[in-house]
Amino acid sequence: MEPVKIGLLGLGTVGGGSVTVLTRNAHEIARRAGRGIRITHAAARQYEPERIEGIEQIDRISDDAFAVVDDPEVDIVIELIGGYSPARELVLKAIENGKHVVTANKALIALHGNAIFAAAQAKGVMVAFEAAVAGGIPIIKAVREGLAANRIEWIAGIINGTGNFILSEMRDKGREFADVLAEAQRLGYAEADPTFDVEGTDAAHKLTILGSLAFGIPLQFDKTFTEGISRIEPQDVAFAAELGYRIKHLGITRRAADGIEMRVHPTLIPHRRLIANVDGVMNAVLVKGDAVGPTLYYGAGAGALPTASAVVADVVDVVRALTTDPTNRVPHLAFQPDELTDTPVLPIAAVETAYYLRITALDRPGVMASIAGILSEEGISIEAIKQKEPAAGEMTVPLILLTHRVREAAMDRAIARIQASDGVSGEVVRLRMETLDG
Ligand SMILES: NC(=O)C1=CN([C@@H]2O[C@H](COP(=O)(O)OP(=O)(O)OC[C@H]3O[C@@H](n4cnc5c(N)ncnc54)[C@H](O)[C@@H]3O)[C@@H](O)[C@H]2O)C=CC1
Ligand SMILES: N[C@@H](CC=O)C(=O)O
Ligand code: NA
Repeated sequence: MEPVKIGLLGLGTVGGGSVTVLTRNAHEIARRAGRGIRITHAAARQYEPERIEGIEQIDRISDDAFAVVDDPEVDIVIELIGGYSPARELVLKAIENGKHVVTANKALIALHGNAIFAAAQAKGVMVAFEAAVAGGIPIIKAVREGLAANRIEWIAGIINGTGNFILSEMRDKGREFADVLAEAQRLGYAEADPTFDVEGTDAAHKLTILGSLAFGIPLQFDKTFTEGISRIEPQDVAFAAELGYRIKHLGITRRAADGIEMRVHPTLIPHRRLIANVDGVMNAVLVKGDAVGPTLYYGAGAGALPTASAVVADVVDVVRALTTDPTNRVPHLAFQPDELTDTPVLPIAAVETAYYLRITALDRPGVMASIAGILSEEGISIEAIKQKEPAAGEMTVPLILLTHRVREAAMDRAIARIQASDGVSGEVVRLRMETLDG
């Protein structure tokens, strides 16, 4: 089948990231979507081709965004230029031309989404905007699909990566506000107008969208209370910490008895809460549904590849929905049935992990050296050792070892040899250890 043809508007942080993800993962994405996906036409006023992996795959690039939305070859338009205008006109034109739209533009959706969705519905095309809220976290899909059975009670989230990055760096490293903001801009996290990040406008755009998704109300950005982080003083961060709280910039929307709360402001949160420990550019969104209870979603809220991850996932959704064969529209196992592969599942002996070992050793010289010798012969390196004092009247001591990563088969051999050795009594206790730091 012919690949789906994409028209891409904008080749900056997110546009460039989307080209890269579509290129790097082209095969995997096609296996999921059921069709190849190709960017045939792109427009950007400015871009740095040497910094965009995969840019050479695009057939045509100009600075004329309207030429892309008017291109009869294009099936899906991805809008990543940002701002209200001409993004609004471009998206409406794309819809009028019968094209599906994917956008990361929360400002556009929060202010003009009602009109855009009405136009899309009239024309029978899709508008997807997962990247517009909390970057790479699939929060829109979680609320709209995953929690569809619930009456949502409230949503509270850290939904601006730049602001959270600034607050974290100031608190942890004592850095200056302006210096951290400049770094967030260099890293591509900040909005074109960074006052949107620090004054809470960007978070309010996102909260407006979440409020509509949660409570089924039209988008109403102008009713969202908005207070930024620029007036948080270091002394308040310190006083809050003394009282057991962290200050986080939260967007909160809640169903109250007489209406819906919509508010963005710095908020004290008990420091033991998971969300109080979400730092840097990471975002986290807590959603409380009446049936499911509280659920938490965490991930990168800004940046080229994390945001592109959400953009491209939306494209895959649209491509699946375009599939005319209803039995193959949404694959049960995420990949299209005829795209499943027989990559082998590894037996546990072939798995690599680190280990905690507790060895019951006789309290006499040479035992530790012999254990270390066995581990070394099996290619296992030790990260830490702890030897406890023997309890009164006991002949044995617990010996605790942490190892670096090694194949389970080597550890099986080492444990068998350790258990058979003279100075060791009983079974070696083995727990597997993962740092889960990516
Ligand atoms: N940077 C991030 O981490 C995230 C950004 N977003 C949103 O994604 C969108 C894009 O943001 P970035 O990639 O950061 O912006 P950017 O400033 O890095 O890139 C914008 C691109 O659009 C082009 N452009 C602007 N106006 C144009 C016009 N009229 N015609 C043709 N090209 C035009 C620019 O030349 C540039 O290539 C925005 O709506 C932003 O809010 C959403 C989530 C995260
Ligand atoms: N400027 C935004 C980008 C993502 O939405 C942020 O910092 O969160
Ligand atoms: Na998202």
